[in-house]
Amino acid sequence: MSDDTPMSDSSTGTPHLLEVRGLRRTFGTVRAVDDVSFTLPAGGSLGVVGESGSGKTTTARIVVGLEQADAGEVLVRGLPRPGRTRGRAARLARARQVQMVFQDPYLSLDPRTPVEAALRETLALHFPGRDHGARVRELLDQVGLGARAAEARPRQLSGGQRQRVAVARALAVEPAVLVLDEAVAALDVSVQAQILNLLADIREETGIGYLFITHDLGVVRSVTDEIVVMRHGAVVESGPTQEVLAAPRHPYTRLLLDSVPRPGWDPDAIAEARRAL
Ligand SMILES: Nc1ncnc2c1ncn2[C@@H]1O[C@H](COP(=O)(O)OP(=O)(O)OP(=O)(O)O)[C@@H](O)[C@H]1O
Repeated sequence: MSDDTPMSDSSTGTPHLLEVRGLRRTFGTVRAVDDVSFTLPAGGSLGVVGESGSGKTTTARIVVGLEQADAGEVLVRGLPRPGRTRGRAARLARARQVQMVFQDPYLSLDPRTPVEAALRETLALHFPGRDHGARVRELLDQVGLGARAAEARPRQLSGGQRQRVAVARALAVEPAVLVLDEAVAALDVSVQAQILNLLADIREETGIGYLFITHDLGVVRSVTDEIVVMRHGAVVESGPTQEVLAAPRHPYTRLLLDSVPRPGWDPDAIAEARRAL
């Protein structure tokens, strides 16, 4: 196989849902993303973890297309994801490859548009000329929102409900991959758990792939199969989530694990270990 051949799932021969190869992005003198590669198989869930500033969000923004890479490429189902696209049809096709859910859904929702109307707008844009009533109900049902929430405007909803709306709107487009950037970080722990359960159910039902960007190893543990650990823009360790978390090989991963607050946690010892890295 040449270097240019998309990698595929060796068991089925089908291309990976998402493949990121050799991404690089520099801001001034900062190497925000430094030769990052990973793959996401069909229906898989991959966690990208690291501390603040490790390059997770820049990687996610490049995958989604909100940021340009200096080098490297992103493939969806084996096809290179186009850079800047011209024309409405190409832009919509590109949006259907990858959708993103942000930490603060409020910023991505139009405050004046009720939930149901927002979903109808998205569906009309992507699938014109159809009646979307049944699909809207299906989406609301899929994210566990009732009739009252459907008629509400975003500001009338709780943080968890808004995040459900953001997920429903992303799913409306039927994307191959959903990128979730700290998508549950702003929610209370119990609401976090509800949204994570919901996302797990949706993945099982639809076969959608997730790219979870998070600093929270608890989130990674509960919803990802594979993990990529980033530090200073580079991948320092990757592998099956359970294996990496149970027996981290890289000192930085060990440090991240030790930084998770728990009984006996000693911040001074962590700070000292960090200086020694
Ligand atoms: N638009 C930009 N201009 C200049 N520097 C940037 C820009 N975006 C990111 N950076 C820098 O690139 C590095 C990686 O940032 P990035 O946001 O990708 O990390 P992160 O791991 O997602 O952190 P956080 O969790 O805080 O968002 C940081 O040093 C950041 O300051």
